[in-house]
Amino acid sequence: MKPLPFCSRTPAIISSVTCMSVEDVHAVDGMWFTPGTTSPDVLEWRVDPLVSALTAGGGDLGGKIAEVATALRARTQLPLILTVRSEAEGGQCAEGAYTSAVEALIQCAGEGNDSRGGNPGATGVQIALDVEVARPDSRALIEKARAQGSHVIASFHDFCATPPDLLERMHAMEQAGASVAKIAVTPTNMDDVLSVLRVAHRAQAELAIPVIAISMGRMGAVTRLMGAEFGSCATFATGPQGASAPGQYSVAQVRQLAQVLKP
Ligand SMILES: O=C1C[C@@](O)(C(=O)O)C[C@@H](O)[C@@H]1O
Repeated sequence: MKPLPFCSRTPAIISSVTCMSVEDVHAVDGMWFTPGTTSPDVLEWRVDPLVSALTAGGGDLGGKIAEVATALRARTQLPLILTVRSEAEGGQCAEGAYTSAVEALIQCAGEGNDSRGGNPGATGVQIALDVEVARPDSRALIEKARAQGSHVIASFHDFCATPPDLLERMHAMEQAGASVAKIAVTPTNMDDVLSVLRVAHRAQAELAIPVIAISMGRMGAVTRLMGAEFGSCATFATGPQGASAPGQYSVAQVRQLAQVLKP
């Protein structure tokens, strides 16, 4: 499977498209899709704001998502991450709709990637998926996505606190078959921020897969700029609709600092 363009030291910069309607997705300024100093290295399409609208009236959710994803891929060469974020983890996908929405993403990504080897299909644009691991069926979802040739970014979010077992959670992500392990949590003090940096550093040394560790909000914002120094392979910056989570900087700001810190 072609590796995702994530490496250590110079972080991959990911921006999220968080549109509330399909029309708005199609209307996103093309500059976000073209490599440059103010555009990201990887795009994340946050599908969750659209799940209820796309599900209304029935029909094939996977097909509807694929239609939009195909249009996005026609406009870019950047890798694309498809994400459904549940309400429980700070997104807009209702609890009961999460599994079927991720199944739809798996179908869409499987059709888009070359099923023979998980490499980008005809468009050359690779599709990866985000799967939340804090749910009973996450292992099955990850296995299914991997079997269909898609990379999976396993994720865990906490918008209230920084739990003490983050390293164990990241090991569990690897054991579940993820291609990348990601945590994004909320600090209540600077020790929590340090814990996230320490977890990034340990996880990068102990896991065989790339890791992303983010401390959200103003207090944790330093982890978005300097996380790569501690082992994070990527960072999220603001996208066309602004921040997809608290504490994000613009792509230009992150790129500038990465340039300053470049080994
Ligand atoms: O998992 C993440 C990380 C994130 O929550 C952040 O804190 O930047 C932003 C989300 O869009 C993305 O899916």
